[in-house]
Amino acid sequence: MHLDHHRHGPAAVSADAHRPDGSHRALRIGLGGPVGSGKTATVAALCRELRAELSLAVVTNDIYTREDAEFLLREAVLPPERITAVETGACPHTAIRDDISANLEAVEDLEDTVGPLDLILVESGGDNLTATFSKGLVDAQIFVIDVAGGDDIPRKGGPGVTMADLLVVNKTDLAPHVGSDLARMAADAKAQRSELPVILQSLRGGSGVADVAAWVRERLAAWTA
Ligand SMILES: Nc1nc2c(ncn2[C@@H]2O[C@H](COP(=O)(O)OP(=O)(O)OP(=O)(O)O)[C@@H](O)[C@H]2O)c(=O)[nH]1
Repeated sequence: MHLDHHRHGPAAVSADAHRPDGSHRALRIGLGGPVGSGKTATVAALCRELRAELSLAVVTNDIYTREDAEFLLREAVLPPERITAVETGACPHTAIRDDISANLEAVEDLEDTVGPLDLILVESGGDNLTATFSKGLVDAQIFVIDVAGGDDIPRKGGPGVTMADLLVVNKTDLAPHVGSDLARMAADAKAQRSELPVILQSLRGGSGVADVAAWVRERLAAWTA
């Protein structure tokens, strides 16, 4: 098993910031998290927030389908040539952590065909709490959980919750309906993550997305500095 993340913790961007022709490559941000937590919806919201100011593209990962990419295409969050689907054919974490070749090919193809790009969002297929991205694939990662998945998830930890560069707790609008204690989730997340940021988000209610977009802008500023 590849344990890189566990040893080195979050941070910093990988060294190869340049393409073979010397130009600066796009910042790659991975979005992972349990099935149905709101990864695709977060990608869509980020595209809407950032597309006017940045050149961006998306790679989605599904096991046997292209459903996430098809959703993004239907929603027209970006022109179709900026959205690529990888069919993983196996556990989603394999394609983002162990054999990242299909995803690397997808991001490089996007840069070749629609580049230059500022940002590529790589969405993992829904997985469990242990799924994280290889640092050879992305420069930073966002882990998306949701309040309906149980308010004990932050307390349970796992590398996504504890080490991701940003933890998003999504669907806060559902908390009263599913009996989740948001304050407890936020406190548990903070205890697990020390100084690493946590954002509470409701895509239904429209809150938190601007903060996630601001975090992406900060990463990008650091990447291109
Ligand atoms: N109430 C509520 N529903 C949400 C929110 N965000 C996403 N959803 C809904 O949750 C469902 C799953 O969202 P997706 O974005 O498809 O989740 P995902 O993590 O990409 O799912 P997989 O790719 O299947 O793992 C959809 O029906 C969304 O409309 C939110 O903030 N509040």
